[in-house]
Amino acid sequence: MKVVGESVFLGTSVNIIIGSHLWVEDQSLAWIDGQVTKINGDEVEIQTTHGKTVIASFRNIYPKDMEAPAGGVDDMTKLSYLHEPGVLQNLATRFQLNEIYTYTGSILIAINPFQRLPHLYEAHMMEQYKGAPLGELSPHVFAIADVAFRAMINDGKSNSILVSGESGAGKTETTKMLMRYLAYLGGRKGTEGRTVEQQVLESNPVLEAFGNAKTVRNNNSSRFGKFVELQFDKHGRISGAAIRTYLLERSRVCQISDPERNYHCFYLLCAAPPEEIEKYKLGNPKSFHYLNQSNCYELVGVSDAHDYLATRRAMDVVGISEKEQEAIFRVVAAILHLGNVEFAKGKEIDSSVLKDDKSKFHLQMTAELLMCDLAALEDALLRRVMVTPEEVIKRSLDPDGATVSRDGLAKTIYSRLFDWLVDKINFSIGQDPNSKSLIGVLDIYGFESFKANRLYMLKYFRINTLVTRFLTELMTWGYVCLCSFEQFCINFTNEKLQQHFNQHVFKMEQEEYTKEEIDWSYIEFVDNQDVLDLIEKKPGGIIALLDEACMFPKSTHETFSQKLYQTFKAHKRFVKPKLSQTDFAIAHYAGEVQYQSDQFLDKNKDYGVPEHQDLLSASKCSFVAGLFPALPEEMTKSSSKSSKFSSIGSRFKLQLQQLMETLNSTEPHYIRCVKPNNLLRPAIFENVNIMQQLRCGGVLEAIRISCAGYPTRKTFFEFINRFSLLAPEVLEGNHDEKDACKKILGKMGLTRSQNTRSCRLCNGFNEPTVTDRTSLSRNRAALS
Ligand SMILES: Nc1ncnc2c1ncn2[C@@H]1O[C@H](COP(=O)(O)OP(=O)(O)OP(=O)(O)O)[C@@H](O)[C@H]1O
Repeated sequence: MKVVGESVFLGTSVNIIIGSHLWVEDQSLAWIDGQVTKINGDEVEIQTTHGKTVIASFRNIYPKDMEAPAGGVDDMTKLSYLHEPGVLQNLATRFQLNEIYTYTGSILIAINPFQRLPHLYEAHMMEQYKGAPLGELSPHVFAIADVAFRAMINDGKSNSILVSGESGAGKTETTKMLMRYLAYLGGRKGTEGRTVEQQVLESNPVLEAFGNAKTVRNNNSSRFGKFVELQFDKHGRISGAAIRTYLLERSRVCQISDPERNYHCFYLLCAAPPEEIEKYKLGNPKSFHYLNQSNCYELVGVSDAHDYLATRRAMDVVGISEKEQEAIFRVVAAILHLGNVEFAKGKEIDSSVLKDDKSKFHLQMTAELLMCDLAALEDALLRRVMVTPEEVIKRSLDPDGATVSRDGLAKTIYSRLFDWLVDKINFSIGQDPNSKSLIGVLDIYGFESFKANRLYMLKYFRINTLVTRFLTELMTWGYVCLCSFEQFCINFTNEKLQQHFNQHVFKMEQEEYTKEEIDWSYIEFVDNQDVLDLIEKKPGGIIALLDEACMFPKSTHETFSQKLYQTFKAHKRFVKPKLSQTDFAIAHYAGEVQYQSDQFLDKNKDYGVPEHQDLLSASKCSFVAGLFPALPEEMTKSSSKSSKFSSIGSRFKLQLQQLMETLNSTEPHYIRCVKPNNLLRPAIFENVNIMQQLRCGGVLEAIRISCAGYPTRKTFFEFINRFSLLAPEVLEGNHDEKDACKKILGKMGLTRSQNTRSCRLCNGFNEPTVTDRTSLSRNRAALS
């Protein structure tokens, strides 16, 4: 056959002839395969298997491996061609066979099946994976947990498992499986009473009731990040545990949009037994403002009444007393009543009063349930204390101001309640001060680029509900992007984790090369330190500038944005969008994200309103008063009676820093969860969507790093099997596989110094050219 063109792939020239099977980029399917029908200069004509004729340049095509196993390969590094279409095709093939787990080296990719696959998680599966070396059995979450556990036992070093992915990708479910397996390995059989592992597992339903909600992307979405630390004693038994949570979405308490729900606990309580409903004067969720902003009240296949009782039982297990449980749900009821308090204009300018008798009733219920003084509660909502250098004055709030005050109080009470639950669970489970090693499991929100909220659009664009519904739909599908402060923090987290991931993957590659005595000095990797500096550098990063803006009373989001534009005009990761005077964009590792700055200042301020603090710390209910402990003396003195500013951004940055320190002291393992479709249904594999997630989850980046070295890994035996036909004579009388491989390469004139090229995934990288190489893993020697 005559060679008429060549495609550069992974630094290797791949000969293209009429009839070659290739992958070519496609807008709707990401990649489609086809056969070359014509070659014209730099371009090829391809007849795709979907019946289309496509013209593509040599640079945009990839060879298709026609000898790939029909069922795919369980580790991407076993692919003959490690490239985007190959990766996608392999995942799709396996997904069709319900093989939802696949390795990329030691990283586990988990595709959400959106259907129960009980056979994967039964007890006998746990038994099988116990002690089995990674790669011996099919890829599985149990295998990753087992590796972490063995590494901890054998090396005495702490390990961590980082589970990431977008909302609905299956992080929480994966985390639960990991915990179950670790509890199986490190649990104590036949112990009386509540064991640590039982308490850790039962903390899930409690945290889910208060920290999870139905969103457009997931019916049971965790609205906080979580790091669970399992401590082990010297016998490898779980001896303590700690749960750390990150950035609960506070705004959801007061603001929800159709078809989402507020936190589950509100609906659970509305479905409680009648005597409790009567006690708290509750009723249909439709009668509460904090719930009726959306038309969604029930979840298909979920009974709130059943879950209420299950949550109470789980609370028993984690050590929350009956009395505490009563107080917790009383506070939840109080928040619902508080949300129904409405305000009307008062007689004086810019003042307000309770709107009607209904509002008076709900205010009274709130005061009763929180066991605080009714008049003081009303005062705290309608007036604000102002401190000037000369005097302390009480200023009335207009109805809008009073509503903001009401919502602020509701959010503060709820987030304090959530923190209390986490602390209580930690206290009940107990820490083991003598533990030398731990396994941490991180379940944290993935990179976000297209989340927004309908109310926001209604408020700012004053558009009708139908248009809003349409825009929401577009956002759900990722076509419209309106990101705010929360997404900024989430993406900052992901940048941090991405850096950790890159460094780890790179380090592992280097270690393997060193072990196999391969020169790796030519491999570099792109670091995202510049984005991190842009966000967190002190002074001068975005968070620092935001804090600065928050502390100047005259700052607005416009002045903040102008400051950003000036400071970062030459920064290559910062973009000023053409069509906006206040938005800004950041070129994240996973793509560019545009942020709307208008709520940044407000959301960054963590107002501790002294009136609210005073009111609730004086509550006759010790539980409520305990949620609002008196501030240290010097804080009250220094701020007198003014609102104390503290920055959410800076606090979050500190929390992240601590998390990274913990992670850096452990041996990490990675699980990347992937959501196969936005319909949340089984058996649908959306190529473009999945490609985007692989990019955001750093899977392509890991492959890129791997491509910078030796991406394709074959044993000597496999290599000989595949290529000995090029030089069959080298096998005659030669029983040394390694030597035979060298000779085959020698005969073909392939040495590593020749032919350095760059590949598409590894833009800008110089590639060593060795088409195939021996497996670096599982102690097989390399062809070097
Ligand atoms: N391994 C699995 N087997 C069966 N169903 C699964 C599996 N993983 C996830 N699911 C389904 O997908 C849903 C969403 O998963 P999960 O809540 O774990 O997502 P998540 O990534 O934690 O999302 P969020 O970030 O919104 O909390 C689950 O409620 C469950 O129905």
